[in-house]
Amino acid sequence: MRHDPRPGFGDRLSAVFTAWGQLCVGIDPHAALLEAWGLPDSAAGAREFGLRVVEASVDRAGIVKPQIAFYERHGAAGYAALEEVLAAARAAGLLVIADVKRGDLGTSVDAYADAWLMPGSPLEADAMTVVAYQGLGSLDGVIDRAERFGKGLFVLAATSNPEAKLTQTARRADGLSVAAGVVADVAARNAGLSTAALGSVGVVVGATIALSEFGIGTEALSGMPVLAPGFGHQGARIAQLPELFGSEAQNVLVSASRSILSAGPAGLAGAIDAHVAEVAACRA
Ligand SMILES: O=C(O)c1cc(=O)[nH]c(=O)n1[C@@H]1O[C@H](COP(=O)(O)O)[C@@H](O)[C@H]1O
Repeated sequence: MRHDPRPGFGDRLSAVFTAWGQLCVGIDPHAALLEAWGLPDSAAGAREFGLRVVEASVDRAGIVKPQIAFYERHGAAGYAALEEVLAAARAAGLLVIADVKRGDLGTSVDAYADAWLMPGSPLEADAMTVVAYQGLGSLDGVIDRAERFGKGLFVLAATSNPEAKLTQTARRADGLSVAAGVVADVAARNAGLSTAALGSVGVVVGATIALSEFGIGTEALSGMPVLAPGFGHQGARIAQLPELFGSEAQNVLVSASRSILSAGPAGLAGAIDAHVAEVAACRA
């Protein structure tokens, strides 16, 4: 029998849902937001921005998702700033999803998992976003590491951007749409790996899309965490959560960045509270 003292990501996520609800606060220090917040468009500005979002999220929400591109655009200094933001968020007990959307093959993609998921890594997070364009099997080493380290993965399935539809609704050789195929492959991997109610490998499904148009029935999402960006700035309303995800709405991370961050540093806490309340209201 397998003995694993490290709680799986699915278990930790379930506990966070119970304690804090399903809101995931994006940390996206866009240049325009930095300016609106009165911060410089620099690594120092992105650091300050990230730390303020972390501070405002503590005791209000349970999950944050830094978008790594907004740190990477500042080069090595941006990465140093990001390390501080990640460490502060994790030290405060927030569940941290590194939005890195990484995908590659073999030992190269394994190295990304070491960077973002390995305990003690300078960039350690609790989960990362990944891309399975090369087939979910290309992520075998990443999935193994996630299980071993007690971490989570979110595999892009049906993304929130309108340009994605042409590719993600295309049919694979087995007849499933590309998006539905990713969901089916993830379900198969979770079944083989996890005994928890909620698996540690999840998917990304945009809240802006109609699942049926992508060939995905809501029941296909059963038992897996679903990271759903697209609420707020991209047009989806939180009140639509039940209609979008049906009985699987309980496993959805309601992800919002600009609709919270545009409140500015003074309005940030209130915006997080309002989003948390809105999610809770439609789950009641
Ligand atoms: O993986 C993601 O988080 C993601 C997937 C997706 O399909 N669409 C999407 O917008 N995102 C990310 O979610 C965030 C959305 O930000 P807002 O539109 O400002 O709420 C950005 O960091 C995006 O990179």
